Amino acid sequence: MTQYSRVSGSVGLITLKNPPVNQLSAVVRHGIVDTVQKALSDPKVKSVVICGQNGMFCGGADIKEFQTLANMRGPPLIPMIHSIEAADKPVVAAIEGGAFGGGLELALGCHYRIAHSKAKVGLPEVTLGLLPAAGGSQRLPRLIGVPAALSLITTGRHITAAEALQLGLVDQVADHNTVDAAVKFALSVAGQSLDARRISNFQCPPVPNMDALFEDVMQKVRTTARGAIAPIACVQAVRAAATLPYTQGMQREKELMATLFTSGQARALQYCFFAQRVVGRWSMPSGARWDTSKGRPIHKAAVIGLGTMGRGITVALAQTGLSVVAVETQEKQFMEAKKAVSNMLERGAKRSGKPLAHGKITYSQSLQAVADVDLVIEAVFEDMGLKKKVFQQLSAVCKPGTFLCTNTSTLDVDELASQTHQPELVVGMHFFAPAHIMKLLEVVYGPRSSPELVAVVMELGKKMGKVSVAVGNCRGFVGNRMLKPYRDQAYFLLEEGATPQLIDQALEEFGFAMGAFKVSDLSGLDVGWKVRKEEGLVQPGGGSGKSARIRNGVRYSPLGDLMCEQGRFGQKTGRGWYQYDKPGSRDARPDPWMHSFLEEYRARHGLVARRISNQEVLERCLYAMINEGFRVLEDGIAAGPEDIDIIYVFGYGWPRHRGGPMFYANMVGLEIVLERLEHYAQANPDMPTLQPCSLLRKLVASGSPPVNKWKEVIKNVRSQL
Ligand SMILES: CC(C)(COP(=O)(O)OP(=O)(O)OC[C@H]1O[C@@H](n2cnc3c(N)ncnc32)[C@H](O)[C@@H]1OP(=O)(O)O)[C@@H](O)C(=O)NCCC(=O)NCCSC(=O)CC(=O)CCCCCCCCCCCCC(=O)O
Ligand SMILES: NC(=O)C1=CN([C@@H]2O[C@H](COP(=O)(O)OP(=O)(O)OC[C@H]3O[C@@H](n4cnc5c(N)ncnc54)[C@H](O)[C@@H]3O)[C@@H](O)[C@H]2O)C=CC1
Repeated sequence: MTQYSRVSGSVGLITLKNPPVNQLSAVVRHGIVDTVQKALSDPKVKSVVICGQNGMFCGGADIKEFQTLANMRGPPLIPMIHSIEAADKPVVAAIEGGAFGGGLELALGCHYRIAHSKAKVGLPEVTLGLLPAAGGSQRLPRLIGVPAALSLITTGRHITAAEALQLGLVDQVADHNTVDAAVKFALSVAGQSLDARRISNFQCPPVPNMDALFEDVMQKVRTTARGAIAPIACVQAVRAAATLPYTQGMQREKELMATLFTSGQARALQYCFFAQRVVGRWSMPSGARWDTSKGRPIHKAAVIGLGTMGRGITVALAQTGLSVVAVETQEKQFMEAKKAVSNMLERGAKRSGKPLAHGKITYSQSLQAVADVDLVIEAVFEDMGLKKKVFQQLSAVCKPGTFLCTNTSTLDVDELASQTHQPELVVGMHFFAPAHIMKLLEVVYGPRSSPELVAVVMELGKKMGKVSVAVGNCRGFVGNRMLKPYRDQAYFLLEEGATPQLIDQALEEFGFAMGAFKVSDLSGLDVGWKVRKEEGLVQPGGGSGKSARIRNGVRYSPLGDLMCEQGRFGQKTGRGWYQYDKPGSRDARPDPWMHSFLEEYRARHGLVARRISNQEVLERCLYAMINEGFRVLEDGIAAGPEDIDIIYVFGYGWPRHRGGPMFYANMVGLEIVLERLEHYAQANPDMPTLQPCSLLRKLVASGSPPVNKWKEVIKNVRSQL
C-alpha cells in the first residue's frame, strides 16, 4: 500500500509501504497512481517527495507477480512513471536503503533523486532474465551516457550512492535523514521549470565510434553470457536508446522484454533468486530448523593444514574479522602458506577497498596452538587415517565445546565425529577451490550433529559471503556424489568414440563454465586416481578385454588411471586430457597424442568408435547426474530440489539461466528424462546409474508436478521407505 500526507505546508509525501522491500505489487502501483493524482490536484501542494518505509526505497517490481501474466493486474508501471515525469510540480525521490529495478526506474521518472550515503542503486533485471522495461533502458543512457549505462544494465551490479553521484544518476547524497533532506530540497525547487528535468526529453550524450563500442560490448557480453539471452537484449535496448527517438526506443524495449519475459531462461533465473533464499531456511531430518535453532558467536577460529584449501579458508575467515590460528606441520608448506595468504589478503583488500586483515592471523606448526579457539576447520590431505588422527588430537587439545569441522570433499563425517569426545559438535564445512572466492559452502551434518552447530556454521558461511546449503552425510555429499555419474558418462563416451573436445564443447555450449575434461585437468587427475587406488579399483596397465572395464559388477573406465600412469595429471604437469604450453599454464589445446592413445585403447578393448552427437553427450552426462539428484532427494540428503540446484549453480559452474539440474529436468519434462534414461539404461545394463530412480518414476506417475511441488511427493516416498 501507499501512504500520503502533506508535510512542511506544501510538500506531498508519498510513502511506499510493502514489506519486505516495498516491491511494486499491484496494490502499491494503485496507491502511487492515486496519491500522485491527489498531490498534483491539491493547490496547496507545490512539490512532491516519494520515499519508502523502513529505510528501503523500493526493491523493484514484485518478482512473484511474474509467475503468470494473469498475476500482473493493476496499473502498469510505464504509464505510471510517465505521469510522474510529466507532472507540473517537481517530484523528488528520497532513496534510502536501495532503489533496484522498477524502483530505480520509478526514481528516474522523478525530476530529482536524493540518496542516503549508505544506499545502493541498480538495474538487476538482467540477473532475472529480463531487461529494465519500465523505461530504464531508455532513460539511464540518456542520463549517465551509453558506456556507463551499458555497464550497469548488462551486469545488473548495484552501485553505491557515491558512485551514483559521480555518474550523475543522483543529484545529492545525504548523510542523515534522507526524507528530511528531500523535503527541504523539494521546497527549494517548487515552482521552478521542469523542462530540463524530464529525462525522456534528453538526447543520449554522443559517443565517438558508437558502432565500434556496441560491437565490442556485444562481443564481450556474448562471451561471458554462456548462452544467456537477457544480456544481449540489454545491449540491444541500450543501442535503441542511443540511436532512436524516445518513443521508438520504448517500443523496442517492449518488444525485447516480451521475448524475455516468457522465456524459460527468465523462469530459471527467477527460480534461482528464490531458491537462493529458500536454502537459508534449512531444516534437519530431526525437525531442527533455522528459525528454532540458535547459534553462538565465534571469536576465534583455527585452520589445520595450509595447502590449497586451508590457505583460502584462512583468508575467508580473516576477512570476516575473526582471529585465526593457522596450523601447518610441514616446514616448506608453512613458509609458502604464510606468503601466499598474505598475498591473497593484499589482493582482496585491493579489490574490495577494505583494510587488510593481516594482524588477525597467527601461524603455528603445532596443534597445541588451537587450545582456546571456538571453531576449527580441518583441511589436511584427503586421507581417512590421517584425518581420524587429527580429530583425536583436536578432541584432546581443544577446550570443551569447541566446534570441529572438516573440509573433506568425500569422506564420512560421522566416522570423523566418532573420533571425538563430543561427536555432536562435528560437521563438514565443504568449501570449493579457491575457498576465499567460490561462493558455495556445503554444510554437512550427521545424525548426531547439534542444530546449534549447524546454525553457527550457516551463519559463519553468510559472514564469509557464501551461499551455504545444509545437507546430510553420504559419500561425496550432494555435489560430488552427483558429479560422479556425470564424469563416468563422459569417460564412457570417450571409450565409445568421442574426444575430450567434443564432450567439453557440448557441455560448454550448454552453458557450463568448463567441460568435464577441462575441469579434470584443472583439479588434477591424480586426486581421483589416489581415491580409486584406495578403493582397490585400479589395475596397473588398465587390464584388457571387456572384463577390464567392469569393477565390482559395474562398468568402469580405466582411462583416467592410464593417463595418470603416463604422468598426465592435467594443468599441473602441462599434459592431461589437453596439452598446455608449460606446467601450470591454463590455455588448453587439443593434443594429437590423445587420438592415438584412444585408438590404441579402443583396439585393445575391442571397442569400435562410433559418431557421438552433442545430444547424446548432454543426455547421458546430465540425465545421469539428475538421476543421482533424485536419489539424493529420495535418501533425504538434500531437503529439496532448490538445495541441489543452488549447489550446482554456485559450486559447479552449472549455467544459472538453466536454473540448476533439477529445475532443468522439470523444464525438459520429467517424462522425457525418464524415457531417455530408460533408453540408455536398456542399452547399457552395466551402468546402474542410468537406471531411473524410483522417485523420478513416482513424480512422473503423479503427473510431473512443478518443481516447487516435489516436496509433497518426496515426503510420501520417504514415508514408504
Ligand atoms: C532488495 C534486496 C537488495 C534486499 O536484499 P536483502 O536485504 O539481503 O534481503 P533479501 O533476503 O534478498 O530479500 C528479503 C525478502 O524480500 C523478497 N524480495 C526481494 N526483492 C523482491 C522483489 N523485487 N519482489 C518480491 N520479493 C522480493 C525476497 O524474496 C526475500 O523474501 P523471502 O524469499 O521470503 O526470503 C534484494 O532482495 C534484491 O536484490 N531484490 C531483488 C531486486 C531486483 O532484482 N529487482 C528487480 C525486479 S524486476 C523489475 O523491477 C523489472 C521491472 O520493473 C520491469 C517491469 C516492467 C514490466 C513490464 C512487463 C511487460 C511484460 C511483457 C510481457 C508481454 C508478453 C505478452 O504480452 O505476450
Ligand atoms: N583441492 C580442492 O579443490 C578441494 C579439496 N578439498 C578437501 O580439502 C582437504 C585439503 O585439500 P587440499 O588443500 O587440496 O590439500 P593439499 O595437499 O593442498 O594440502 C593439505 C595440507 O595439509 C597439511 N597437513 C597434512 N597433515 C597435517 C597435520 N597433521 N597438521 C597440519 N597440517 C597437515 C599438508 O602439509 C598440506 O599442506 C582435503 O580433504 C580435500 O579433499 C575440498 C574441496 C576442494
